[in-house]
Amino acid sequence: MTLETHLRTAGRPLLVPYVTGGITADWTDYLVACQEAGADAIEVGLPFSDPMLDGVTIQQASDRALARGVTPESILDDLSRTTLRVPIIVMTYANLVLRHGIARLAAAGVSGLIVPDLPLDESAVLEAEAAAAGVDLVLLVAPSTPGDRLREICERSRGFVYAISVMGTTGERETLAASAATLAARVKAVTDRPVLLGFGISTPEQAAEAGRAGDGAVVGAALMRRVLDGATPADLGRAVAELRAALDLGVSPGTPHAEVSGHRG
Ligand SMILES: O=P(O)(O)OC[C@@H](O)[C@@H](O)c1c[nH]c2ccccc12
Repeated sequence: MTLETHLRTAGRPLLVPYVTGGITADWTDYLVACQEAGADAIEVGLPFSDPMLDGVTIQQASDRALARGVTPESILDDLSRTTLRVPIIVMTYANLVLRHGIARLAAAGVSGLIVPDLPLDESAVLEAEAAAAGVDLVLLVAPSTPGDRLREICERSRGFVYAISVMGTTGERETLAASAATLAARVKAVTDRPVLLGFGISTPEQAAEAGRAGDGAVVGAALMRRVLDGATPADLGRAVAELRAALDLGVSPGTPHAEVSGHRG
């Protein structure tokens, strides 16, 4: 099943936790924990020394993995040895994917790919390679993306459309930016592909909001901060389960009932 089919048939708001590949020796246990806690897919970051779109937390997670001596190869080997039901989406900067090639990802069982620094005008070759390898190449839109370009990205994206909720870098934020709902609505107006909001979604409340505005949330920094602070796979699973519960309810489990009315079922 392709990533897109998997997400389209999930029948619930989508939750995609992000895990930095190789962050600990037993890092694939975090993937299993995310799956068991209700993830619909998992984004795995290949650590990169110059991650221009990443805030401090994801950068620290990358540095931790690189300090352990991991490489894209070692991470893909680990993935090949791990059996998961949920699709794996690899996030990597253009430089690395150009060097290692998409066929290697497919061989490791990867079903989606995000290359955030790939300019749309240069992505046609990679889109063709990904399609040939059976990997969904997920394209990104941001609040600054003009309308005609947004429409083109939605047409060319596979798997889902990654909507960057706020201009800037990855990382936890106090509230979900107003730009998130506006962007999700712009995307939903031009495509029926799933739209996932990412960047700055840290709490169950914010995840529920992302599920109401779009089709779900990608959550990275809030989870990697816990891992950097020593969270075990079971601890991470509990955090993911809270996000899952909030998305399913359309609100945070702690929200008083009066605020529930009007939420999308
Ligand atoms: O960390 P946040 O703010 O929860 O956002 C998700 C994000 O970490 C993950 O999708 C991601 C990590 N690195 C990226 C680089 C570009 C785009 C997306 C990403």
